[in-house]
Amino acid sequence: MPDASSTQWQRDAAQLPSFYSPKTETSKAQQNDSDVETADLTVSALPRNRDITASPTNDDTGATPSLKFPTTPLSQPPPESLLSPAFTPPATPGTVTPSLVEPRGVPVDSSVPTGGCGTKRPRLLETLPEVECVVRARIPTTSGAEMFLHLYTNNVDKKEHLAIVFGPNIRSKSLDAPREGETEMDRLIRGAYTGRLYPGRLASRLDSGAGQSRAGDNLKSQSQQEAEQGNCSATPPLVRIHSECYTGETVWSARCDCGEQLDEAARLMSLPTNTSGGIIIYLRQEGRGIGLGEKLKAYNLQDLGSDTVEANLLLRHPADARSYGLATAMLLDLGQKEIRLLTNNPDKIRAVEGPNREIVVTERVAMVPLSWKGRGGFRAPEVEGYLKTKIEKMGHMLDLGALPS
Ligand SMILES: Nc1nc2c(ncn2[C@@H]2O[C@H](COP(=O)(O)OP(=O)(O)OP(=O)(O)O)[C@@H](O)[C@H]2O)c(=O)[nH]1
Repeated sequence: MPDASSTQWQRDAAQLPSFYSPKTETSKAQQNDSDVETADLTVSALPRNRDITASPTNDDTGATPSLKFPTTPLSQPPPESLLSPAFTPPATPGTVTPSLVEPRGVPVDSSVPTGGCGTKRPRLLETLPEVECVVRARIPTTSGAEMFLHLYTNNVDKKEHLAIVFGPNIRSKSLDAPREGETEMDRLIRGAYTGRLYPGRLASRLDSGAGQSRAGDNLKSQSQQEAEQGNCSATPPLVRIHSECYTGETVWSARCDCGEQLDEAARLMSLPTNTSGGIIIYLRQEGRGIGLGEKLKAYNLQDLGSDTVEANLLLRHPADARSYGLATAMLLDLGQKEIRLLTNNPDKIRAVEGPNREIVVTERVAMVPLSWKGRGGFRAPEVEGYLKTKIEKMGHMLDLGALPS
């Protein structure tokens, strides 16, 4: 018999979509019926001691590897049993893991069923959350690339969601908007300046006072002024919507490829050939929205034999409790209407586009594990089980055939 609060939660939850809910009461969350029906709760042992036999490519560019099927002659397509459920013939745009060497995406169009965005239609709330970029700062990185970290607040949760911005032409409208009573120093300190900071700088805009700029800044001033009028590149920026993963990003976990994906997204966005800039929206929805504590319990269940979906369901959480409305709102604040999205997850494409397609994903760029491409990365039975479950149960658009057997 449910208690009063869970009944209230269920009533609230009925109003909320599986993607794009503004608040996630994950500890009380219950899986929806479809999750239960599709879950196989039998114990499944992870394969051990796998040997990768896929031929490596020498692709240095990252996004679009040539995957080889070790047990299948190259002249023949891989057997159907090796294909992910979302793999369809190449005539359908966006549904194939690209096999070209250059880093490029495949066109997608969520407005048509064959547009490469899967078949699910996430229910989205009618209005987007409100977001405000309260501060940004330049971060020189250990790779030599530079990015601007934007910290956002919002009207639906108390978390500090982030946008990691690569390239000089992407600016936050809410950050640049003047605040009542603020001084130029206030603007400099919260990062609402153009060009670069340097000791002694007093004005937030480069053109706002003679003698304020230094040699070199005037050159930047031109591009910054263009940037203020919008992204001047014709190609949409590369975007990654990344959900927080303490284990994969901070404590070197080999249970998932989250850390590698974050690094690879940053690398692709920093490439000199990427002139359209890049944005990593870093959402604080740890453990696909269930939080770190619950994810650690899920890991123990995984060690007891469940896969990642089963473990969530056994803990009475949805298989995926995330939402993407904040990402949509942050991208709009950053002036984006069209993006190229780095993902294998078709649900993310529709969800980030927003309830009225406020944003359009024009291309999907696959995130293929580096070890599958022979370009480093890491191998572990745990991450292989994690990826296999994503393909088999969550509809991720990766070729299962590339997983070593
Ligand atoms: N509940 C749960 N969450 C996990 C597990 N492993 C990783 N995660 C979380 O999954 C999220 C990462 O998913 P993403 O990298 O966004 O992947 P995705 O949306 O599934 O698909 P891509 O965009 O293709 O990478 C992070 O929040 C991780 O903490 C797990 O075993 N259980």
